Amino acid sequence: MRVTFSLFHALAVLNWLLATESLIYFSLAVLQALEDGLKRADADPSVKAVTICGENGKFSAGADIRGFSSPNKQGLGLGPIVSLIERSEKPVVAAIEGIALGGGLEVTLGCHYRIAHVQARMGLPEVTIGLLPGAEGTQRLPRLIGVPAALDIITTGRHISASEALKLGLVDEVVEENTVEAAIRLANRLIGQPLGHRRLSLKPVPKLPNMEAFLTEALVKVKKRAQGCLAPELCFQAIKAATEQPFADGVRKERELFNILLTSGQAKALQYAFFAERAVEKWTTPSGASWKTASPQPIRKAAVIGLGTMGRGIVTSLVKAKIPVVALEQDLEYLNTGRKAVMLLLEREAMKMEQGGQTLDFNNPARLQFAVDFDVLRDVDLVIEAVFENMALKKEIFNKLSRICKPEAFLCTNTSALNIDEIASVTSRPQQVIGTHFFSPAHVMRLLEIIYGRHTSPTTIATAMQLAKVMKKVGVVVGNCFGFVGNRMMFPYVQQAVFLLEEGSRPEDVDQVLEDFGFKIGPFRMSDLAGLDVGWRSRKDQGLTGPTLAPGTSARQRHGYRYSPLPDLLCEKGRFGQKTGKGWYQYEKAGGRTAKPDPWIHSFLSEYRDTHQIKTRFIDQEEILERCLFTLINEGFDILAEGIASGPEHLDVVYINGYGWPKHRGGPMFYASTVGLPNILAKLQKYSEIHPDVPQLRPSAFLKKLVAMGNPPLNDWMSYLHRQSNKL
Ligand SMILES: CCCCCCCCCCCCC[C@H](O)CC(=O)SCCNC(=O)CCNC(=O)[C@H](O)C(C)(C)COP(=O)(O)OP(=O)(O)OC[C@H]1O[C@@H](n2cnc3c(N)ncnc32)[C@H](O)[C@@H]1OP(=O)(O)O
Repeated sequence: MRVTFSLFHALAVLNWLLATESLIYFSLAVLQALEDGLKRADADPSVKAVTICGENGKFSAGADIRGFSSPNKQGLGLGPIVSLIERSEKPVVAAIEGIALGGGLEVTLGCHYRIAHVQARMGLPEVTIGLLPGAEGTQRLPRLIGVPAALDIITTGRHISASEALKLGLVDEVVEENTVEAAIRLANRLIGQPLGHRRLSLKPVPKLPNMEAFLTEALVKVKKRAQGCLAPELCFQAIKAATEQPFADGVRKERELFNILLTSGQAKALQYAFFAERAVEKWTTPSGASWKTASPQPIRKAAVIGLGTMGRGIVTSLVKAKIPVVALEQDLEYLNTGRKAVMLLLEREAMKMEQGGQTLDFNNPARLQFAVDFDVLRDVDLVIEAVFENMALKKEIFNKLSRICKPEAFLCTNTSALNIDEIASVTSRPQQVIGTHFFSPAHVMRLLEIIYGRHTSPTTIATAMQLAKVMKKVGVVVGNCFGFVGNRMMFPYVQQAVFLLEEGSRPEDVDQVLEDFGFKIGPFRMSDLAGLDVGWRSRKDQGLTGPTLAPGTSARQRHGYRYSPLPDLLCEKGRFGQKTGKGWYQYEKAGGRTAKPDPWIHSFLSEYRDTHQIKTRFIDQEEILERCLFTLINEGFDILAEGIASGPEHLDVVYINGYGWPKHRGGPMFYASTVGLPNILAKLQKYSEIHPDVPQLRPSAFLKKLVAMGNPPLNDWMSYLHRQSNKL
């Protein structure tokens, strides 16, 4: 960041480069330089006005997030610097280019005037990392733009465009040309003009006729959206203080609330999640392929095969990413149904985008084309197959693609569990075959699991990762195994949930515990939403149920291990979930969305227990939580040990972005580190002794090893993978 002094006499400009580092966020050095520069400007009578700008076209991304977990808490001295700016007797103008976020935007609120470049983005995203704007931003912003707008910006952390900032009165001017020069011109015009009315700390918060009622209603909304996350509510409290107390008292309140958040585990978890999401971009594979050396190929045109729920969402994502796309179905009837559904999704997306001042062009055949003939795929750069989850069908399609598509084209499969190598084996280009596992609804969910096979080339991985980025998704590169990372960890979680029903719980009990933990939706509500028939089909394919099951197989055992036929029995009764109006819950009608506990299920479970002579017992919340979460985490340790994912952050990013894991708990592996690995191990050992026929409860060897090595911090886990432990 630079402080530029305008010299009155010659109207010349002296650029004193104060920051030695060109970081986009505040380091201690930048803060010190800013403070020194301001003091020098104040003391120098030849300096008549000041402008503050960023380096390399970026104003600032705020405080260094890593500093919040370091002992000398960098950035904490920012509030007094903002006050220092505001008190200046010389006009100070902020020149906002690129981004002004968090503490960066708070610095501009101390300035007397703000000019933004038309492409600049602004925001106070502290809430997203578990904090609140702690450099007096919660007190100045409502004074500048009013309580409703400030509340929206601070409690959501959303970025706003320069044009919205101008409408809100957050900036005084938006320019298309050189922002710094425009700011210097303005600074020079302001010399000698009164500044009192521009000091936000001296202004009252604009009144609302019904402030109290407004705040009461707003708090309800903020809490509902927060889903157990503390920061939005404390942001609210800080803004409320601005409406009730003088500026100085409001600032004290802001500091007190900031400190509560800073020392809460949630801020630590959310900041971990911020860096985890960036860490997974730097992918590597066990064979040494890496983001550093692999280059993505351009995707100028893509195709999607299959316009079921997933295919429709994928097409929508590609259109939104401005990648021309061909959507293919097996016949005209399916194509027309699919086309209608895609157009509906796109219309909705276009409407949403219009509200944010953007447009979506999808009525142009060069952008989106529908077809039934594979021949149209000859010129595409990448195909995403999104048909029914059936190996034979996928192989047939890949074989055809391999013959029709140009040799350089990449072939992706949207399978959620099937073997990538087997699919690739029917093509003549296994190095260009990769799994791209989208999550439903595919145009909304941010996760894209990217699965490399034995022969997948680094270029193919890099291209899939680039595609994720262009579609504004988080790509996570993982190895090939049944269920990959996400679903593989999900199986034991869901399995435990069903076992708990056998032993005495009700679906709503289990869901409630996991929703209270912070999951957006519990396992039974989720299963009803996804459709119970999906898992049933897969279990039939695996020979676990259905006509291929060997006669005489025990109802509750498969291959010598515990098995619950409950989901199969529900499917046999046509209870597929929301789509049939009945599943683990009952719904108002087929396709209904409001889940109501179903007395039928309660008596069905009771009869089931009688039939199998299972004594119903009361199961407390702790056991529900531990059995579901610890088996999921246990599987995570096996995944790490097998090299399927290159670090615990990968598993956490998958769970936060694809499975509704509460972000303020940092993902399952981060959560495990906060619970303490010895505690997890002890509980798994206990449950495993009670249920010796459930292998998923047996502690992973890697978990045992980490405990034996003294429960090292999560960042160090992977370094213990191949180390010898003599304590085992
Ligand atoms: C002991 C108690 C005492 C109590 C006293 C109370 C007094 C309190 C006073 C506190 C003062 C607080 C001041 C302020 O309110 C707090 C803050 O400012 S918090 C920070 C807010 N800012 C953000 O959250 C922005 C985060 N960054 C982003 O959103 C994006 O990075 C971006 C800026 C939009 C850029 O996006 P991209 O172009 O996609 O690039 P990347 O995301 O990949 O980022 C590139 C690179 O930079 C790293 N990075 C970005 N921002 C920060 C940051 N703020 N801190 C640290 N690092 C950052 C990012 O990780 C990437 O690094 P890489 O992965 O490549 O190594």
